[in-house]
Amino acid sequence: DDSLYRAWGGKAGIRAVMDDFVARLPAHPRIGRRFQGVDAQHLSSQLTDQLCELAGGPCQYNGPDMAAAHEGMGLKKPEFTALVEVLQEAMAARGIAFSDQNRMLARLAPMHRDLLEK
Ligand code: HEM
Repeated sequence: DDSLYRAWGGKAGIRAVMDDFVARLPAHPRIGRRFQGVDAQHLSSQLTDQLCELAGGPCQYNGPDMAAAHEGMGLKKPEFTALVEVLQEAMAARGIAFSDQNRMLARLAPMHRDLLEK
């Protein structure tokens, strides 16, 4: 079922949201420091593949799994919440319908188990 993929405007639509999202992160008061010096183009590209796959699109995420990608960061739940808020800003700015925002967030939410500090 690729209905969520299509609702987001395909891969180009997802990439536009991810570019916006990644550009916002370094300025965030609480989690911005995490993204200082991070390669924004790489991160946006990896996130695009990941969300495209999650949305049922014809993509495959080939990067490290979520535990490995965030290993050693010691991430806590409030940081996850802050990141989701930034994503909500980017989705709204790019005109993703609220219901389609929430369908994507529901697919991302379970990942907190893998990437937060145990
Ligand atoms: C649903 C939540 C999240 C998803 C889907 C996600 C996904 C990803 C992906 C796909 C990468 C790229 C991995 C690679 O190619 O090397 C990445 C890297 C990264 N993530 Fe996350 N992430 C999430 C939450 C967070 C949170 C809460 C933080 C911190 C507040 C965070 C901080 C980072 C940083 C700093 C990098 C870059 C590491 C580097 O390149 O040096 N992530 N994330």
